[in-house]
Amino acid sequence: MRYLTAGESHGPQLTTILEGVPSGLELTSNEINRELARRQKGHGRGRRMQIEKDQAQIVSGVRHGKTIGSPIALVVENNDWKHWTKIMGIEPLIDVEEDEIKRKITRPRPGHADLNGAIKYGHRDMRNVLERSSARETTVRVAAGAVAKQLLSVLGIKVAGHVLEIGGVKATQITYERIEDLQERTEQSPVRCLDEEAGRKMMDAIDEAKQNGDSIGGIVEVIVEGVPAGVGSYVHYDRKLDAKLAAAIMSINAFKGVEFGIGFDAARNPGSKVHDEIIWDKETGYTRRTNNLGGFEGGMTTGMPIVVRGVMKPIPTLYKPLKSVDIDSKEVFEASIERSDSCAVPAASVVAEAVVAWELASAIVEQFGQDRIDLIAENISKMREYSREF
Ligand SMILES: Cc1cc2nc3c(=O)[nH]c(=O)nc-3n(C[C@H](O)[C@H](O)[C@H](O)COP(=O)(O)O)c2cc1C
Ligand SMILES: C=C(O[C@@H]1CC(C(=O)O)=C[C@@H](OP(=O)(O)O)[C@H]1O)C(=O)O
Repeated sequence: MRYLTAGESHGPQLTTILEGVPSGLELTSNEINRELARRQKGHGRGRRMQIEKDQAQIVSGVRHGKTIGSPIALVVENNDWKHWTKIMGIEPLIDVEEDEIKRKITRPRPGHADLNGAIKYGHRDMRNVLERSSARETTVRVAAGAVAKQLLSVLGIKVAGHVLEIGGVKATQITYERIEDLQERTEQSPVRCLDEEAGRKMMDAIDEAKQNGDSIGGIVEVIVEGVPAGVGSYVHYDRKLDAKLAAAIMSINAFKGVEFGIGFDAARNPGSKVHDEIIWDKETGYTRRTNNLGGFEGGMTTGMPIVVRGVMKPIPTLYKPLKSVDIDSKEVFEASIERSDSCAVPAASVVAEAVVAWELASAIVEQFGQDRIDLIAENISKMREYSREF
């Protein structure tokens, strides 16, 4: 499966086309809209989220609530577009006041895509860069992820994301019985954190950063349960599923690092403390005594939960300005801005779930039969039985 997205942050709409989603999968806009609403929440978001009420329209690939194997096209309108019709006009400009639309952006923000994007594509107006580099695009990635999650859920695979850290405040009470509890409890938290006390401190940290005109980042974690062993492959670099998941997480705007299981701590421990001992019993087949490697060995799933984390840097647009250089005048300036998120880590945890779900669903569809969800389900269940007795 693959997908493309199109759309500018303040343009009329965002679009995604999903290719290769098998036929027979039950799908309505409800499943997608639920995920879109989750992405919009979270303490620390700016005013834009009050303007938008993201709703996906399924415009192809589904009939009477089921996928038919054709490309699925999803559209999400930008409510904010109505305020930007002149500045973001698509047709050539006629009879428009100069200063209404010609207010070029010539002052690049440190940490955003503005300057490099302008140099690369030759734009003297950096709006042409920021419109597309904006994380507004993650809306339709979450829509694509919602379809992938729907597919995975039919196969008994559950995906949950949560926030581990914001602005240096770490969650420590992160135990949960079942993945459903994790999902439910994070929904109750304004920062999508399992640890209530840490969650309150995270909110304070966000408020403080906002008051200071600053921004903060953090760490999110995605857990996937119910994946059979052997998804992905060791035989070629581009078939290693952990590598694909790492790329997917890194592709989220502002993400700067990825780790699986104990991740970078593996460098600080001997092999005897890192590798997960293998056990077998009749009921469950092969499992591991621990899950330090986060569900992967040799680019393939082990059957243990996938545990992947990503680190998000602080939002680049700051009310407290950093110095930069105007590309027209070459003068040093201190950026002034109209609006921005001060922290989007909770929203990013929903995006992380979506991109992980998509990569995993793609790998499963590729490996277990491409065209029909019922056949994929049958093949997965045979694989589970086979590996239990292997
Ligand atoms: C959900 C989400 C919301 C974001 N909101 C903002 C924002 O309001 N202002 C901003 O400057 N950057 C925001 N970002 C980060 C930028 O999109 C990102 O830093 C930029 O695209 C440059 O890419 P890079 O940081 O990956 O290098 C957000 C990111 C995410 C995931
Ligand atoms: C619109 C979203 O996030 C936007 C991501 C973003 C950026 O630079 O990445 C900048 C802000 O855009 P604006 O200047 O319009 O407020 C965020 O609001 C969204 O998440 O749906």
